[in-house]
Amino acid sequence: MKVLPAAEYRLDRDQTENLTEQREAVQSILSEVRAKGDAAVRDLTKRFDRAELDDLRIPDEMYESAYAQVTPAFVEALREAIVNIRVYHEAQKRTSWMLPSADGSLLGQIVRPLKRVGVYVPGGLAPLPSTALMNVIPAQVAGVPEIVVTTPPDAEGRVHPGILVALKELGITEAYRIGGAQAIGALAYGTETIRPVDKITGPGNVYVALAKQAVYGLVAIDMIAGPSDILVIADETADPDYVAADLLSQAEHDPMAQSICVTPSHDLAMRVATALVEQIGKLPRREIAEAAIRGQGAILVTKDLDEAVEVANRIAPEHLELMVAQPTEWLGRIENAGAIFLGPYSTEPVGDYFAGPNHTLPTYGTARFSSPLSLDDFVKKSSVIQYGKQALLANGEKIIALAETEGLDAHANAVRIRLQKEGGSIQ
Ligand SMILES: NC(=O)c1ccc[n+]([C@@H]2O[C@H](COP(=O)([O-])OP(=O)(O)OC[C@H]3O[C@@H](n4cnc5c(N)ncnc54)[C@H](O)[C@@H]3O)[C@@H](O)[C@H]2O)c1
Ligand SMILES: N[C@H](CO)Cc1c[nH]c[nH+]1
Ligand SMILES: [Zn+2]
Repeated sequence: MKVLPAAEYRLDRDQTENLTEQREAVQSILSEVRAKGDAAVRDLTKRFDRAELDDLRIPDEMYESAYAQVTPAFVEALREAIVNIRVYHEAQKRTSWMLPSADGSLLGQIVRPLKRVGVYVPGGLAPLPSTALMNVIPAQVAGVPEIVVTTPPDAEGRVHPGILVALKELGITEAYRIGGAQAIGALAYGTETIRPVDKITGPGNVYVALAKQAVYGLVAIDMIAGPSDILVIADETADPDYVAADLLSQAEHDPMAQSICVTPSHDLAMRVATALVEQIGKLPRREIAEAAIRGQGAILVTKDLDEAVEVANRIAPEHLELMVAQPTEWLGRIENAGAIFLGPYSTEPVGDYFAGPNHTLPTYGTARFSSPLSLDDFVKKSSVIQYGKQALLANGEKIIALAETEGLDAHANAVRIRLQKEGGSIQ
């Protein structure tokens, strides 16, 4: 892993990545799904997942056999994680509100759940039951009445048992074994089997991401979550084995994942580099992690912790770990990060799986302006305005002045006609 002074580091993630080929492939997949519905989804699933499906819906017997294929420890941990994630998201609940005024007007906001949401659970590089939890639970807490899940099948049409158990534990009753851009098309346009949704959430590979981007407008989407990334700020008190392990936890996700350590201690930098070499060799997903570390990994040496924080804010990581002597003292200085992990025991996977906060986070530096997936993604708001006669008579002329300046006479007239009819008769 390269060790270099922070001043020499250039953020070299290609923001203008040329995806013309994939974009064209996605457009053609979406057009097929739109035109031919289920038949197209079946053909595309055969082409990309090598699965021949009669029924797009996950058959009931598949759930029944799934429990026998996972460990009791998995089921127990999953149930506890579900509780933790639910409790955390309950705290994000918003309520409708009304603001009465002395002049009798009433202003407010009504918060309502979305009606039908589609959740994409990735299944290509790694099946991710935890991602099902992180998307379904906030939708449930928000009160979304219809939650439909899609996830890709293997060549035999099977879905990973961990995902099936997660769906069963979450009480999901509508789930389809389809993935990629064809799943996004089916959710957005609808097919004979799948009714269209209002919003699609969940991460996925480049085909999924581009398809979500393409259908945005017809339906809402959560975000375009790219490959995972992590940045660890460490001082001389940090354990290099812990830092290396945490950098690798995200590197194993994707060859395009980004793992960066920033430290004012040159000695720690060298020890992290050594620990990383030791640990990476033992990983089953070594090839993916090595590609990520070679491509995007770096250990940056700064003059002090202040500069380390500056670098972190510039990179705006998805996950930021503060492995320093006094992590809470630095917390207020972190401006851009999807999730912040404090101290040596808050290792990133605590957040990925169990603690409660959502693991669907802004990647690729978008933490500068985006937030983690939350209850807000599953509700919509309507403003409420009730003006009585008194309020309109008191403010009508001001509204007319504003409308006339915009040259919108019909707007002005809608107010004026009431002032003329009602003027002087305030009760
Ligand atoms: N940021 C986050 O919160 C977060 C969380 C979990 C996962 N992720 C990311 O999600 C991604 C998951 O990707 P994945 O590939 O493992 O699973 P995936 O389910 O997104 O993609 C698999 C599907 O892609 C389609 N596909 C594959 N090759 C294709 C081709 N050549 N043309 C058209 N379609 C094709 C297939 O239909 C297949 O079903 C990873 O990059 C991972 O890092 C991000
Ligand atoms: N770290 C990923 C989000 O960037 C989420 C995840 C799922 N499973 C393990 N990790
Ligand atoms: Zn992860």
